[in-house]
Amino acid sequence: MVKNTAVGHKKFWHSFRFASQGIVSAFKSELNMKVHCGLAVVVLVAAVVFRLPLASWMLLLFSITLVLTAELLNTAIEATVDLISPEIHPLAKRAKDTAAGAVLLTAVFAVLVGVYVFYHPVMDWISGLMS
Ligand SMILES: Nc1ncnc2c1ncn2[C@@H]1O[C@H](COP(=O)(O)OP(=O)(O)OP(=O)(O)O)[C@@H](O)[C@H]1O
Repeated sequence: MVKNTAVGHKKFWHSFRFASQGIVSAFKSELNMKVHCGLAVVVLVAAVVFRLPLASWMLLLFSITLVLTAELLNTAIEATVDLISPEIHPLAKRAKDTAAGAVLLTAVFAVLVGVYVFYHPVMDWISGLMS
């Protein structure tokens, strides 16, 4: 394990590398992170296939970023709680459950955005198949 002792622009690039390592480590260790990333790829491919307008792309990218950010913060909180309180404690439970609740909220928002941006294109595609 290395601490960021660099200065100036080197410090910036070291911070960038550590942050990237955090994202990769969360992806490798958290099943939920893999599921969210997989769903994000599916949704973005569907956005290409249905030729969604720019505004819909922005909404999708915003909700994907929101969910992944919440998942990263949830992972950070879980790791911190496990470090500080490996034993069972009501506050440890509250911290983990609250962080998980934040992920759930962002996921519900992402589903609503998905329904909003895909509803008409999918309905048009289905009615095109029927006619
Ligand atoms: N130290 C603890 N004290 C009390 N309750 C805990 C503690 N650790 C975990 N829990 C309870 O168990 C649940 C699951 O915790 P865990 O650490 O396994 O995370 P998780 O839900 O498996 O998260 P993920 O699947 O994202 O890794 C928590 O939401 C909490 O309710």
